[in-house]
Amino acid sequence: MNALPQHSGAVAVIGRPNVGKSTLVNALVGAKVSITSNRPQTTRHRLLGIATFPGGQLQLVDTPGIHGEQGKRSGKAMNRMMNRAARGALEGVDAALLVVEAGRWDHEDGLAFDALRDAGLPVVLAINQVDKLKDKTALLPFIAKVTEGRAFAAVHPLSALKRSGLEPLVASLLALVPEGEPAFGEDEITDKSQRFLAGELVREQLMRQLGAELPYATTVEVEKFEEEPSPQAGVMYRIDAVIWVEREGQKAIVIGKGGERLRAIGTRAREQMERLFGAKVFLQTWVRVREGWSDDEAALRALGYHD
Ligand SMILES: Nc1nc2c(ncn2[C@@H]2O[C@H](COP(=O)(O)OP(=O)(O)OP(=O)(O)O)[C@@H](O)[C@H]2O)c(=O)[nH]1
Repeated sequence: MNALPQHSGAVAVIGRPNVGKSTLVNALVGAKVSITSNRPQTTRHRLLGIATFPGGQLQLVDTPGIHGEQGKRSGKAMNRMMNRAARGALEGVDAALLVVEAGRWDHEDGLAFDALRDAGLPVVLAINQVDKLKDKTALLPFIAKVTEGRAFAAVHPLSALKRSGLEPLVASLLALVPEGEPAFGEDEITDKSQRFLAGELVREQLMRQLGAELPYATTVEVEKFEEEPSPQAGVMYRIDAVIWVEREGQKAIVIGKGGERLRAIGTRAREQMERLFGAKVFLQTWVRVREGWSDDEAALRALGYHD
């Protein structure tokens, strides 16, 4: 018998690009449901990370980072869709988790707080990346500064990467969501299919292994996702993934000399899939050109993007 009263509810995870939202969602879920990289705007889709604790369940809505639409990459249809997906995440949630980087509070963070408060949501502040702070005494004045005139339901300094400071955060969030039985089973970790996650894990390697601007010109489509019984491993997956780029020159870069880069991307993505699915994976990858896909709403929808 479970003695603790159960709480269950949805929490929108909001913040600037690259502050560590996806890393935090993965740390709370205890598995890699959302891809991460050191490049801003890695997350392109809204995704639910389901985290179950003795006191209840949090359905964490990981969002693309909210960002201005004037920047170099930002006027495009994909960026507009990403911003809409982030804002749409506020519908139907019980609370918001605003993630910021320790020691850094920009105008955009203030705007995000205002939007959340105006939406009538209790806002918990996660001050992430405290492991990077050289001078820990800087934390208290930082907290004093950002909380002045802003009513946060709770403030938690933490490190998503090192998984430290997470327990008090979980307690605060559970207290803000309604009492009730978990909406999802204990072993469920996301609302996305394995097929979707497979594509994302290939895209994660593109974000991590390609230089500068190129990752933003690529996307991944899973053409085949088949499960078969395997005598050794229980089940095994056969996955065909197409990497879409915008120009022939980009195709050559993704493939690399003698196919080296594409092989490295495929190997690492396959290892990540095997870990997440707990099964053997056969992954095949191709690179194809589709001009202008990232600024074409119809092409984006065909490739699985939506807001
Ligand atoms: N040192 C340190 N790095 C972190 C921490 N949390 C996240 N990072 C790193 O910050 C980078 C961005 O993390 P993500 O989780 O992809 O950030 P995000 O906010 O989801 O980014 P977008 O997809 O742009 O919205 C990655 O390289 C992470 O490893 C942390 O607590 N400490």
